[in-house]
Formats: sequence, C-alpha cells, structure tokens
Amino acid sequence: MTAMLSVQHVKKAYGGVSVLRDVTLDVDQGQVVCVLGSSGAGKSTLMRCVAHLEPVDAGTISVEGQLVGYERRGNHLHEIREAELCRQRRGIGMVFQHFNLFGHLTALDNITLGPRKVLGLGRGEAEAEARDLLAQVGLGDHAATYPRQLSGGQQQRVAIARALAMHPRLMLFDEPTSALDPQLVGEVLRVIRALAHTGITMVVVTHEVHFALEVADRIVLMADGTVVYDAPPSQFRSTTDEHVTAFMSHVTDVPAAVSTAEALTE
Ligand SMILES: Nc1ncnc2c1ncn2[C@@H]1O[C@H](COP(=O)(O)OP(=O)(O)OP(=O)(O)O)[C@@H](O)[C@H]1O
Repeated sequence: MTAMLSVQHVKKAYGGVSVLRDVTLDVDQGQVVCVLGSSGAGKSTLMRCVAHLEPVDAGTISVEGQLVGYERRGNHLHEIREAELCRQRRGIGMVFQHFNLFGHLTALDNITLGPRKVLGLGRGEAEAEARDLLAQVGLGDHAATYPRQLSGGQQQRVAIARALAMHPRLMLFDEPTSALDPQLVGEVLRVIRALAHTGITMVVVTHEVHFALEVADRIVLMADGTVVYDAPPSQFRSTTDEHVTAFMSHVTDVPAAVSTAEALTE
C-alpha cells in the first residue's frame, strides 16, 4: 500500500547549519502521527518541507505517491511550476501556531474564500459547507463574527475549519496550541481529537505530550534533525529508550497535561 505521506532521507540546512539530517518517515492513510521533540529539533522545518513552503536539499517527500514540489525527469528532480505546486498544496491542510485569519473577513468568509476562489464552489454551496464546519468546531453561532471578536482558541478553530474546507487528504498541525493561553488549549485539542477519529490522516507537531499519547497512533520523537524514536504510544510510555528518557526528563508540561486531560474529558 502506498503511504499517504512518505518522507525519504530528507536533508535541509540553513546557511550551512543542518536542521534536518536524513529524516525518513511514512504515514499511512488514516493514521494520526504526533511529532514531539525539544525546541530546535527540526519539527517545524519538517512540516514546512512537507508543504513545500521550503524546498529540501536532498531526499524526497511524497503525498499519495506523488512527489511534493518536484517532478522526476530521468534521474533528476526538477521543481514544479507554481500553478502545479498550488494544486498539490490544496491536498495538504495546514494549521499553524498563528492562525493568520483575514481580519477584514468574517469567520464564514475566511472559510469560504478558498473553496470559492480555488475550488470554484458557488457561494451557496461554500457557505453551507462552511456552516457545517463551523458547527463541527463548536462555532456554529459565530459565522458573522470577525477574528478580532474571537478568542485565540476560537480563531484557531476557525483556522482548522478553513483548512478542512479544502478537503485535504493530509492535515498538518504545527504546534496549534502554542500561542494560546492555557485555558484555551483544551477547546482546540478537543477539536483535533474529534478530527483524529474521523479517519483523516494527520501529522501533529505538539508540545502537549499527554494529548499526543492520547490521540496518536504513533509517536515520533525528533532530536537534532532526525527521527530518533517512532512507536505506538503504549510503547512510548514504557520504553527505556535513551532519547525518550532524555526528552521526557525535560518535559515540564505535566500540570498543563493534567489540566488538558481534564479539559478533554469535560
Ligand atoms: N528560515 C530559517 N533560517 C535559518 N535557520 C532556521 C530557519 N528556520 C529554522 N531555523 C533553525 O532550524 C532549527 C530548527 O528549527 P525548527 O523551527 O524546525 O525547530 P522545532 O523543532 O520546530 O522547534 P520549536 O519546538 O522551538 O518550534 C533551529 O535551530 C532554527 O533556528
């Protein structure tokens, strides 16, 4: 079976400093993979490379068997044209730390913009779907609300609905709760957890270890630009692997994790 996402021997450096050093990672259809790792491990860079917001220096990234950002001609890879890249990116939903909603558009219009302009949906169809998505993220009453009138957690939930409106095959979350006040983290994690159960393929970079252990099919630990551990949560909890032990000894979010767990079970 072709992996939904296949990262093969990816390398990336900035100004001669290696940030990704031979990263290989496969994610199957419907899997939820949570990526953990200390600050600077290369997690965000990997997500940016998967979405081809950054070109890789070596290696390949494929989504459903199709190379992202490149095409193969003979033995060589050539960067694809912008229009083709935009078409590829449509299949990859991205939710980042900062929500980047359009401030002059309502929640509804933020969500319908892509489907209308890029997918060519009519206003009625796009709005009906956007309303369903707003309800799905618990914001059914906020269609006409502008981002400045929403809390950070609510804005992030609109950003998730906006990504889903493009019907992505793969969802990437890059620290979706890191910019939020602690009391707003739970509402966003609840939405992501519900999504995880819908069967959509997801890669979630997070510092919320407790959450990762709860929702992930696999926990991937990165350190110094490589994947140093990759296993189901059950194994992660009990492993004596030195990388995991070293990482967990620096995890300070245990109180936050407890409150997250409480928020999740509300
Ligand atoms: N555009 C860039 N130019 C130069 N260096 C960069 C750039 N982007 C990232 N880096 C460097 O690459 C390293 C990895 O950064 P990255 O953001 O991928 O780590 P991370 O694991 O996501 O960390 P965090 O958990 O703090 O977000 C860091 O040392 C960072 O300073």
